[in-house]
Amino acid sequence: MSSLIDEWKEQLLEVENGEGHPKMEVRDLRRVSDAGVPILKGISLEIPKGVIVGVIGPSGSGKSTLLRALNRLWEPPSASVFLDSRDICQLDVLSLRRKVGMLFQLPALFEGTVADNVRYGPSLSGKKLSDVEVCKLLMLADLDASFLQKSAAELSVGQAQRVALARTLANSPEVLLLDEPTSALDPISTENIEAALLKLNKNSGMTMIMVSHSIKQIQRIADVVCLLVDGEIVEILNPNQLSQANHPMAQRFLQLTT
Ligand SMILES: Nc1ncnc2c1ncn2[C@@H]1O[C@H](COP(=O)(O)OP(=O)(O)OP(=O)(O)O)[C@@H](O)[C@H]1O
Repeated sequence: MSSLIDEWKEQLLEVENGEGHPKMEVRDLRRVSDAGVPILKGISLEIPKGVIVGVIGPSGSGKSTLLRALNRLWEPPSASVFLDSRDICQLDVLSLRRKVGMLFQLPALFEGTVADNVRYGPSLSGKKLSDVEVCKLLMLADLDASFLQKSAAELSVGQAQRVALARTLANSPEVLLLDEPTSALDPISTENIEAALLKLNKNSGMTMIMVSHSIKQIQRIADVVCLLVDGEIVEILNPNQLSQANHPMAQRFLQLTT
């Protein structure tokens, strides 16, 4: 049976043979700080539909900057990030962010009820979700109907992160960006979020790109792992064969974090 990384390579081959296109593509993405320090040094990556990509690397290696470029929280140079073969800089930024949703380390919910939060995104385009629709979204994020009218301010961090996930899902994203989404959560909440993400990926083929400092989490979730060191992707690895990394910094990083 072929390994996950072989499957990913097969999907990439289909892309290269013209039988499909990557869901997202990053081409020679560069960023230099105002002080002239390179932050991203020419990142290139093709992400097939339905794949979960894990991004790991030392602190300051550019993981969040890369993620933020994918939905223009940081504005990338034109023709360096593509969604369905379209330069994201040419897309309306709000519709891009509906298609490419993001979940942050700490959930930032609005005042009001859980339902108010989940309804927010669709309300921007004049759509009011029914209670049943909100409940379905809550269930996708592993919350039940009893949360509907709860005040967002009264939730635990783990519950709030699941509401933030439901709120993101309300926009029906095709790609989900996850920036250390469980780093502030206890192990049970982490398990719940991971289970919800895996179910979403399995049932709807949602493409995901997840930054995490937890190698074990990446091994539980990701199909492939990109190792970012000093603004460069130095390795693309099978999550179960991380010890095979060749780059010396990669080996050291992995020794210290596994
Ligand atoms: N807005 C900014 N202006 C200037 N430099 C920035 C900006 N944002 C990030 N940087 C710098 O870019 C580098 C990469 O930062 P980034 O947050 O992407 O790293 P990271 O790998 O996500 O780190 P961590 O694991 O600590 O979250 C760092 O040196 C950071 O100081």
